[in-house]
Amino acid sequence: MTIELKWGILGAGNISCQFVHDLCLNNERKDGAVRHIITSIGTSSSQKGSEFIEKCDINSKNNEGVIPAVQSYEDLFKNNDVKVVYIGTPHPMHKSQVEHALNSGKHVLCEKPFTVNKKDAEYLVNLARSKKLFLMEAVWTRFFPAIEFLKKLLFETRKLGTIHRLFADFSYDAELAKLPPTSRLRDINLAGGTLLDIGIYSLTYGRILLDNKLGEESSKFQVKSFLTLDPTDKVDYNSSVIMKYANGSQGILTASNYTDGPSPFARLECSNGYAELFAQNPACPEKVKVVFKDGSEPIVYENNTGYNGFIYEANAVAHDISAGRTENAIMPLAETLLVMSTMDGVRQENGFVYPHDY
Ligand SMILES: NC(=O)C1=CN([C@@H]2O[C@H](COP(=O)(O)OP(=O)(O)OC[C@H]3O[C@@H](n4cnc5c(N)ncnc54)[C@H](OP(=O)(O)O)[C@@H]3O)[C@@H](O)[C@H]2O)C=CC1
Ligand SMILES: O=C1OC[C@@H](O)[C@H](O)[C@H]1O
Repeated sequence: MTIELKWGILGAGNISCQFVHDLCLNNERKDGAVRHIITSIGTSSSQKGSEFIEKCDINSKNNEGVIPAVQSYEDLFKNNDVKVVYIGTPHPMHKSQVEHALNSGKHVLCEKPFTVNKKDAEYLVNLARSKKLFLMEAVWTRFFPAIEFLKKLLFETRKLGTIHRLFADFSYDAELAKLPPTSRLRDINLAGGTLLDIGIYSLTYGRILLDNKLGEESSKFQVKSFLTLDPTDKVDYNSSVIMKYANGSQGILTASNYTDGPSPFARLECSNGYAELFAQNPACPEKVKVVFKDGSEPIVYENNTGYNGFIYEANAVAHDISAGRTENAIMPLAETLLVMSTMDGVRQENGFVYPHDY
């Protein structure tokens, strides 16, 4: 049976374009059981919306015969042809936009970080639950086939034995001096800095590779951390977090916008060997290499599909909504709250407050 899902895309920017690429490619290839139809682009400027449709190559052939409407945010929320809203705007906008979407009766997939702090995340989780609408933070990394492969090896076949330690780094030289102070990476009013933007992925690896449980069920862990706050921008451009689980395993989870990161970007050390993760962008794990201490043949898992990688979470959302589920089992809301509260804790440990926290 084919599942059809009608999307409204909020914010005609960078990540929205990468997201819609995968929806359109999926339709063009007639891959799998889901057809994603983009019915509306919500944007601050109709010119931007039209340029978005052209630049991101949304056309009637790859969008099930539909050319999306270009609308104001307000009109997108009122549009009966929108069933789920994808929110691809800077972090501090997420709270009011998710709220507005839910109050308009829409399901929501919201980009990471879900909100700036746990307090705001809790508010939205309670709202979605009270309205019985689907809500998920778009932590696409968790849905990649490479992660499914690795988790099976770690937690089902247990071929790597006991997990001892994880190094995971998401760093890239953002050439900050060349960016305007109003850039979302730099501006404290746009919740700039590394922890919320890319450190969240390093923390995500600490959550998915060191623990097989989620949210309220998760294994207990403690955190110690350092953030380096930039003297001019007053946001964090180096973030180092150590996560120690009750069983003794540790995650050394780092992020930086001052410098490029290593390859492999992650190394997981276990009693029977180790796994290394490779990617251009550590948010989308493309390749995993598993090496065993006993000399048996290493396993290399690679998945080159032509998708950016957003299709995995988008399909998961479509299956959930069509089945009437209001949360996703891989990225449930309790896990979002756990990660948000971990990031709150790191910021508190380092005296780093955003204006949105008050
Ligand atoms: N999953 C992933 O790999 C990635 C996720 N992200 C997340 O997506 C979100 C958006 O990032 P990105 O696409 O890079 O951002 P952009 O800077 O490209 O902005 C996206 C859109 O948000 C709106 N917007 C931008 N700046 C402002 C502002 N100052 N005030 C109000 N609205 C604004 C604009 O929408 P309009 O069209 O209405 O003008 C813009 O097109 C972030 O939360 C980020 O964390 C980002 C990159 C990768
Ligand atoms: O989510 C992200 O992943 C890729 C980064 O370049 C970007 O800044 C961030 O938002």
